[in-house]
Amino acid sequence: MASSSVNLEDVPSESLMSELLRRMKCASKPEKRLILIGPPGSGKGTQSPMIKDEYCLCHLATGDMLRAAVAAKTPLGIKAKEAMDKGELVSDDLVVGIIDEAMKKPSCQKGFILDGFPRTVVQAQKLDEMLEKQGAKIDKVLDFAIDDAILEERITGRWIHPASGRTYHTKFAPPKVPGIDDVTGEPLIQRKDDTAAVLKSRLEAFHKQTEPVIDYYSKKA
Ligand SMILES: Nc1ncnc2c1ncn2[C@@H]1O[C@H](COP(=O)(O)OP(=O)(O)O)[C@@H](O)[C@H]1O
Repeated sequence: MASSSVNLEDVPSESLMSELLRRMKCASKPEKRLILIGPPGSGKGTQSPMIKDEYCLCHLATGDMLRAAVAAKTPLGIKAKEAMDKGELVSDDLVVGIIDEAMKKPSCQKGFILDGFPRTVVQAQKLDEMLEKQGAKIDKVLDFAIDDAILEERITGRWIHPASGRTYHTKFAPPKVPGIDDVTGEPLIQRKDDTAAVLKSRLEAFHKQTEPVIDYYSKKA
């Protein structure tokens, strides 16, 4: 296996040191399980990396996982692609399966940030069942409330560096060189569903299917 054959002498001292410092910082952090809910373009993906680093959590974004599956043409990706292209939700069973699997990763030991999940009340109920089995519970649900009118400009100007998840915007946060990631120099992409037309369906799905999830958690609190 690749991971067991790594020779520590080949790892630069700076990387070793920063990993050690991270582990020491993280050892004293309490467990935390967070859910971010908000429409497309509300800032969930921008805030997640900062919260993740501060609290030593893993960032589980179902949209990112599904896009990776579509790109790799896995059976899951093939099933999910049509709904995603139309801005509709993928079936509950598919996404519950990927979250169940992802939560077992060692990087989720201190807890997780769920970004884009649960997106239906059924998904929220299934999540509760999964957590109950582990004797765990959700600590906080953050509601990224924002007016629909602001979102179109944010979404249609968005550019993404797929490997890191870094996002840019042609007007609000342009990269140093258009179409190029500031850090790696790699090309940026635009998401296929980041068009005004598909955004309309995504917002419709949000209001109809995801807003009830906010009520679900308000009633539980
Ligand atoms: N929890 C989920 N349930 C169903 N479909 C999902 C879920 N998460 C992501 N998807 C699918 O992936 C697409 C992109 O999701 P995401 O990257 O979270 O987008 P957004 O920017 O709209 O919040 C959605 O439009 C939907 O088709």
